[in-house]
Amino acid sequence: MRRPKSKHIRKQERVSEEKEIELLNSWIQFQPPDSASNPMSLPPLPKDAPVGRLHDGTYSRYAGASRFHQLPLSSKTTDALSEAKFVAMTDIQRASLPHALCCRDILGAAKTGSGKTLAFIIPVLEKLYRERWGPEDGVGSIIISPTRELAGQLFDVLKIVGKNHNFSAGLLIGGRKDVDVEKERVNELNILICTPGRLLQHMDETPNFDCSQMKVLVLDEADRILDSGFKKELNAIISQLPKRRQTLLFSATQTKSVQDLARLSLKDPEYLSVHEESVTATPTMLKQIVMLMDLDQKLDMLWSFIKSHLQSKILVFLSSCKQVKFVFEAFKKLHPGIPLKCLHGRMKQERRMAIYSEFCERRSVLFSTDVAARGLDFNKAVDWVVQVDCPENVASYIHRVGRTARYKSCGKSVLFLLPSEIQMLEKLKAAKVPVHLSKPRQERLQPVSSLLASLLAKYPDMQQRAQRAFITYLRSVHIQKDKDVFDVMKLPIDKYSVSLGLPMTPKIRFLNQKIKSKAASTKSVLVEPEDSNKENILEVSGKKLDTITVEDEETKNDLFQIADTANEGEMKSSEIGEMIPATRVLKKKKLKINVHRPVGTRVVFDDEGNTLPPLARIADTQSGKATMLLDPEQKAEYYRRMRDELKKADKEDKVVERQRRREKRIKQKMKWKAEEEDDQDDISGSEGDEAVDTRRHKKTKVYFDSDSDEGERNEAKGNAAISTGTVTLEEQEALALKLLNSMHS
Ligand SMILES: Nc1ncnc2c1ncn2[C@@H]1O[C@H](COP(=O)(O)OP(=O)(O)OP(=O)(O)O)[C@@H](O)[C@H]1O
Repeated sequence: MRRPKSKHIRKQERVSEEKEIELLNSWIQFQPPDSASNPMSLPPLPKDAPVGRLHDGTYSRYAGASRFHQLPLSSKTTDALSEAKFVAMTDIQRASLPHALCCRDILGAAKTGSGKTLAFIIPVLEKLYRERWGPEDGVGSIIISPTRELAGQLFDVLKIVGKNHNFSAGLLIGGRKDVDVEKERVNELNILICTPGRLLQHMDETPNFDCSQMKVLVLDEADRILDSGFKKELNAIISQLPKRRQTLLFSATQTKSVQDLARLSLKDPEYLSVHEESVTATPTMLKQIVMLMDLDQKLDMLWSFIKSHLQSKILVFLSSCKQVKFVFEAFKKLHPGIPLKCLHGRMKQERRMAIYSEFCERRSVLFSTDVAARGLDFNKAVDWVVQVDCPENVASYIHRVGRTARYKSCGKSVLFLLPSEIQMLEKLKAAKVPVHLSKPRQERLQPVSSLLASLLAKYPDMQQRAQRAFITYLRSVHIQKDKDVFDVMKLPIDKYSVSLGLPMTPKIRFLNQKIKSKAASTKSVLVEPEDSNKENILEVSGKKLDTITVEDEETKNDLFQIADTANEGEMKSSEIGEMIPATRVLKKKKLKINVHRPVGTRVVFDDEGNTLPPLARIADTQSGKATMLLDPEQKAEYYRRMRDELKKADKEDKVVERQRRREKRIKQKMKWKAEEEDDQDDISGSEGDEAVDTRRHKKTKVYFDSDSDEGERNEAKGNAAISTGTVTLEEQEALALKLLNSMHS
């Protein structure tokens, strides 16, 4: 146990801190970098140049510093940095730290894995230190991250760099059970690292929660936090923060939207995009492959890829939680020979954190949604990033592949691209993302569909998982905004269903309308544009794509075949055929056979052996006088009565039947709606899990989002629709009774 410091020592420390702060303030003010300048353009200070206050009473220049010790930083920070072996600064640190230290707002953009975290953690610590912030001052800085795992990672970095400071810090993220403990302590914390949802929860619920004096706001992955997924939460948060503050925004794909920045009321922000001039938008040590294949080949390819990279650490991205669950469960049952893990927004927080740490430590395959796409710095390098499903845009691609080749290490990535998504190549190229184009080596593929089919036959729950995966994938394509790239009508739906091992193509309700309207124009769509595709399927918009050929041995022996300009044109016509939009063959609806229906008609004979109409027998048994049938008048009267009775019964039956059908319809609609909401959450929930939480809670009324009330109202409305739109419970019971009676009679 550490002994408490004596009063005398504490006083000494305070005096020396005060002196240091005075020196730091003078140093910072002495020669601040020019506004709108990039310190990277200045000649770097020599390694052994004198720093701090110089003999002549002036101070050394810190704009243009290339090492941490050349910056006006407290000894507490510099000591921790050098202990953690952070000596030389990365480009974004060199560019932004001098501006950030003199309290300017920053919009920092730099490639993935280039050290942006330290570029905002250091200014936060230094600002609070120079302000002499103490426990009694409450919240001094808020750092917001879009995902819980990333928030956890930032917290770890803060603990390393801030270990000599006396600030208290807290990690406030959703999914943790100890929210009440948090509420008791949150007012004592100086630095909050949080996800938007949890921060807002504290703002709304924690008594006396006060951030009105806070000094520095940081948005990591700023473009993501500023996008529509977090809009409501962020606006609510910003409205409770003081206008006079320093704001630092960082991302590998920075927002330049004036509207976004206006929301944050930035003051003359310094825009520091250090890799804007760079030839590529992705790390130089990253080798990127795009593999063209059909939708039904994806799982074969993924399986073969895993089987042939058993010694690697592989991160696999899929577009929805349900796909992640299905592929993970199915592959796990097939025992590929490497540990498999999965990560998605629907998992319990403890499990998520455990998976994240395990993947940091061991070689394995991690199947994930976009929840792992941004910011995560897996401890031991990820060897491969595999994007099984096309990312929603170029920014998303850049963040996903950025999980490998971090800082100075190498990495590889492969994107499985459908012929219908070929426009993505053009977009990557326009965004300076260099990719090597390739095709699967058919002879090396290990088909997995038949294995999946027997798995699905053996485990009925797997069949359901596969169906949900199938539907959510199609829905994810359907709802994508970029229609140049994503067109669900171009997908070979039936083939895809078979590739998942499904015995038949599940119904896709949201596509029915589309298919119907498409059916009208099918002919024109199905007519193959004769020459255009055959000539060169890799030509997009009449312009040939620049592709790079890879020559290294490893890739040559791999599952890929790098397409060079010569064999691009040699793609077989069968492959070209796959590019033609497929339409779904609508199956004929099976007739329903009522097993309770009487099998034949009973034939009744009279005493002479003549056949009588069926009713004659009934009339006979009911009246007890067979002779009655012989009287034509009585017979007519009898038939009239019977007709009336039947008509009446028929009318009643119709009411009951109508009612039954209406109820069924309502039930079905509610089920579809629930499923739709479920799928929607599943897809859009992949990246910003905090935003998903809010949506998901709509269904079950949760406190912190203003949406939740709305959700409750909606739920109540839903119930009201059942009771007012149709009949009351008593009426329903009476009708059911009638229905039963009529069945028995
Ligand atoms: N000055 C430095 N010296 C040595 N290593 C560094 C330095 N700065 C950062 N790193 C290391 O580089 C790696 C990537 O840093 P960081 O996670 O901050 O990248 P990033 O730019 O935030 O990436 P992303 O855009 O993916 O969020 C980390 O492992 C970090 O420890």
